[in-house]
Amino acid sequence: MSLKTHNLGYPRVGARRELKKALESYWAGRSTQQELRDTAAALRKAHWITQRDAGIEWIPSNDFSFYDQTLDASVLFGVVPARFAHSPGRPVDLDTYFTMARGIDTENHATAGVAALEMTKWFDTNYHYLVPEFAAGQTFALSSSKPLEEYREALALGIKTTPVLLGPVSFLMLGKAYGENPDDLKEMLLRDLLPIYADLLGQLKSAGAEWAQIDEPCLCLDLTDRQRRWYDDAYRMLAGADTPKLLLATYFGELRDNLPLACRLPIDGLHIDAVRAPQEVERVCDGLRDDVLLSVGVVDGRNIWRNDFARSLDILRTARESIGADRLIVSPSCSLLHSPYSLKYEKAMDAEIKSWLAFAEEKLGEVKTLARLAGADGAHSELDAALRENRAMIAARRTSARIHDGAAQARLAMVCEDDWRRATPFAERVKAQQAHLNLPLFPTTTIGSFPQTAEVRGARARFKSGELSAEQYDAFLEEQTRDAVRWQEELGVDVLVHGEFERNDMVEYFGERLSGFVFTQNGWVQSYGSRCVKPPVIFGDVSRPAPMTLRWSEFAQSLTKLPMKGMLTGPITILQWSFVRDDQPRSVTARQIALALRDEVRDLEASGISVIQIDEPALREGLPLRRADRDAYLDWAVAAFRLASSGVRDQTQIHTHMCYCDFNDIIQSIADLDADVISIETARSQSELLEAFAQFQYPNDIGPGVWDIHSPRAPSAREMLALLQSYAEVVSPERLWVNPDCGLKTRGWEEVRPAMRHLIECAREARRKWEQ
Ligand SMILES: CN1c2c(nc(N)[nH]c2=O)NC[C@@H]1CNc1ccc(C(=O)N[C@@H](CCC(=O)N[C@@H](CCC(=O)N[C@@H](CCC(=O)O)C(=O)O)C(=O)O)C(=O)O)cc1
Ligand SMILES: N[C@@H](CCS)C(=O)O
Ligand SMILES: [Zn+2]
Repeated sequence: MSLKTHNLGYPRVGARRELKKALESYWAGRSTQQELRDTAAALRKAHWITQRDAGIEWIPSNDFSFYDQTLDASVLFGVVPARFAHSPGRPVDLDTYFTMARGIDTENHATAGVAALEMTKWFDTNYHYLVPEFAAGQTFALSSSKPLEEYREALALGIKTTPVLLGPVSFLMLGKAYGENPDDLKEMLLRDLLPIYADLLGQLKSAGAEWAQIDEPCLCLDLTDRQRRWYDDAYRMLAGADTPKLLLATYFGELRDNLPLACRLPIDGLHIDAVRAPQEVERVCDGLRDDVLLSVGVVDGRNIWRNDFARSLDILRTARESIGADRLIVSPSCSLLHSPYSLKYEKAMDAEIKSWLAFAEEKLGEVKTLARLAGADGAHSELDAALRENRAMIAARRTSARIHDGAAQARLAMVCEDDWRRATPFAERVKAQQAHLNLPLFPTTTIGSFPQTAEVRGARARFKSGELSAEQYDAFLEEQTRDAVRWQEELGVDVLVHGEFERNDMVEYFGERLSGFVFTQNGWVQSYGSRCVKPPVIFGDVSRPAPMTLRWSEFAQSLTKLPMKGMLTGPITILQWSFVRDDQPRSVTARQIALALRDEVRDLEASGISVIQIDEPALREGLPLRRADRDAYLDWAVAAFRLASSGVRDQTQIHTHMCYCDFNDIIQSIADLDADVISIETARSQSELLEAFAQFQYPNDIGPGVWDIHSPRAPSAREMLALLQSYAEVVSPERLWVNPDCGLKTRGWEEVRPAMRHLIECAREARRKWEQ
């Protein structure tokens, strides 16, 4: 007998990124909405069939999204801010949906620009969601029939799915409510929202849905007593309504003090993340009512290593003994959205390493095999063989010579006290840097990348396919870099960048050049909207066989007398945006990466680069979800950055850059990095960051972005100046830099050129004002 099987969500961008291409083509006006919808339907069909053929019983629907599942929830319940000019109660059309996601550019439209919803990190992943905005007089109304349509679409294919909805409490908690006490408003809103959920669930039941999966990942966060009461109230109310059976899904962490709450909710099934919280399975089994099913997520949805069957079977057998096979379901730990599609597309990967990996499709197979293994009552030759093969693979990986690098380990053991800090404090270093760099007040710079145009990506694709020789590709990159340097000089930028034209991605590029990493050909994972990343895989000890960035920084510096910034990705960001090894603490891997970067920093310095930026946009994202775990993480994360950055002379100026997050709660750790300059995203959540600065006097130089590059709307010089002035009220003008809030790779030159002109104008105007 096999245990039951469940999947929480499947990647949706397409194994060949079909959705990305269809979206971008539709946005560019090159294809019709019907063509986009057809692509989406074909993907959903393929995904449902893959899951059915893998033997999954609880197959999700409504896990597809044209952009983001949280935006889908906002649209579903009619949470459309007034600026999108939508009539409440009417269905939200696809173009309004995309405007909420992307905003409207003033310059290209007769109408005024419209700011997109704020985008932020989805828990501790590299996926970004669009933040629901709840207004004071917020009303709710079902404004989309997507969950019903997708349920029926699958049914027409003969597949009975489990519709997935973001749960009401997590939906409210992940959103922004304005006012003195946002939780007061949220509490009121919950009461109004629940009948709409009940209505929708009733419609799904009428359409034939037996189960609905309700995602409540916020159950893995620190909750106040009041928020816990919201859970009790919400699920008591839904239990009284005519709904399908509810399978409540928690993931991304331990339940800890929310465990009794999760167990007492009046639901029909509970999913828990048994990868992040294996030790809680027994307690959950003990705490659940006798009629509640338990979906145990033993297959890691956040990493790519093949499952250790022996370990998972221990967990599943314990659960089986406790609650019985009838109530037990096997599943991945969370949605497979965060996994690449399939290993079958990896034609070039080292065979030994490939044999250690499982992507989404292979993970479905693991779920099924584990369900059969844990459900079996006696010997079964096919299952025994699967178990033996798995045991052999785990042992081979553990002992493989590929993983261990004695030199990298020895180097780490030799790190001494002085390696963790700069030789002199900032107040002294800054004088040496100013004497060397001679920068004006409000120095201008950019964050590193310039537009990765179709031409740039196309040239790289042709180089990879052999159509362009190494010499031709190199000459192409030189030309791009030369043009970018000349343009910055003409514009009047103070600290230049080379443009990062040679990089496919800020993490993958480094992964390709470090030992201990392997990269994929097609391991795409959605990051936001149509944008994807191919996270490298860290399988072993890390070291740097040769300089990684020197060639392009040296070349760019040779073209100008102005300072050229060396551009590196920091150890925590490389760690966080890669699939990491699970056989040693993340802190050790971070230190190994830091040492490789330290060598790169020193090489850059030795070759005459006197400003070096080490990007750490993922520092905040790596923060554990629970407050109790945060200090330990911040200690080793800050130490890794310092190890990478501190081996330089006083006059060498270290920059760092952060984006995509609220930084207020880690501002002390940001200061502890002791970077001479930080450029930071502020444009979308400006007032909160300013508040944090008002409370915490950030000691070193800071470049709070004056241009939100994620919005296609480029601000005028006057708007930028207004922002800069508001920063100057809380940060000393001598400490302020003027820059965009992130790299410009996702923008086009037609946007970058005018916006950068405005930015330079803004800095000049500010200098005139302050120097008077
Ligand atoms: C800054 N951010 C990053 C995050 N994570 C990263 N790993 N990297 C980041 O930069 N997280 C937070 C933020 C926001 N996230 C992103 C994520 C992704 C992008 C982005 O622009 N992605 C590109 C893909 C980038 C890439 O790897 N490009 C490759 C392959 C290009 C390609 O598609 N080639 C085509 C052929 C092209 C042609 O012929 O014209 C193909 O293979 O089919 C490369 O450049 O070589 C994306 O498009 O999704 C931005 C922010
Ligand atoms: N240097 C990178 C940072 C992005 S977070 C860039 O400019 O794209
Ligand atoms: Zn950035």
